Amino acid sequence: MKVIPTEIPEVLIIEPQVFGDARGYFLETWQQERYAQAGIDRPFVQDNQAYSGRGTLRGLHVQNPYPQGKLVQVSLGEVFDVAVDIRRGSPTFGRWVGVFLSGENKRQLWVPEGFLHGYLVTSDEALFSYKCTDLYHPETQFAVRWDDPEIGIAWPEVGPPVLSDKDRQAPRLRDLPESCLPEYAQ
Ligand SMILES: Cc1cn([C@H]2C[C@H](O)[C@@H](COP(=O)(O)OP(=O)(O)O[C@H]3O[C@@H](C)C(=O)[C@@H](O)[C@H]3O)O2)c(=O)[nH]c1=O
Repeated sequence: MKVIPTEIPEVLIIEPQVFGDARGYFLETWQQERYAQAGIDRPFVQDNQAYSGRGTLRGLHVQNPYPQGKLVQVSLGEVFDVAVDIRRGSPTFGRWVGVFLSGENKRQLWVPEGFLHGYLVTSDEALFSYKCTDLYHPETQFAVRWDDPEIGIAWPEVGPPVLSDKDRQAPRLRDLPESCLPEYAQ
């Protein structure tokens, strides 16, 4: 597999090795030793899958406490996937990384603990799955608006996004109490 660094050192793009033949293809979506060597060495404790239609935007979400590192990928369709560093004291605080993930390119994004995460579906439909390093704790989950001007994510143009009520009402990052923000640990 190929590990591609991004502008935020802890955020990684992974390109698994794909074995194609007359039947289709095969790939390993996670393998403990190899991903640990790439720096993704926390144990995963939950796997999730979400199906969405074009223009659906889920996010931006984070849990604190119980921060979740997420290894995310798309099996069918395409999304623009985003990680935003909101770790208090981080040298890259407020910066974001955005990557197209698709059933075609089979790329994965490693979204570390302490990052906001969100994605926009840019195909007719998308099947999105991810592994998490902590369990879902809804009482500790926070949402930040997808179009927070201070974060300034350059989302692809697909028209007005389809949002959950929670995400539509989400505050800006600057309006969250500082105590909500995860700590930066070197
Ligand atoms: C995330 C999650 C949701 N649920 C339930 C709660 C709710 O009834 C339903 C839909 O939940 P949500 O609206 O929060 O789903 P969604 O907006 O897809 O939430 C996800 O968004 C992306 C961007 C992430 O990064 C994830 O960590 C998660 O926050 O599923 C679980 O049971 N377990 C889970 O781990």
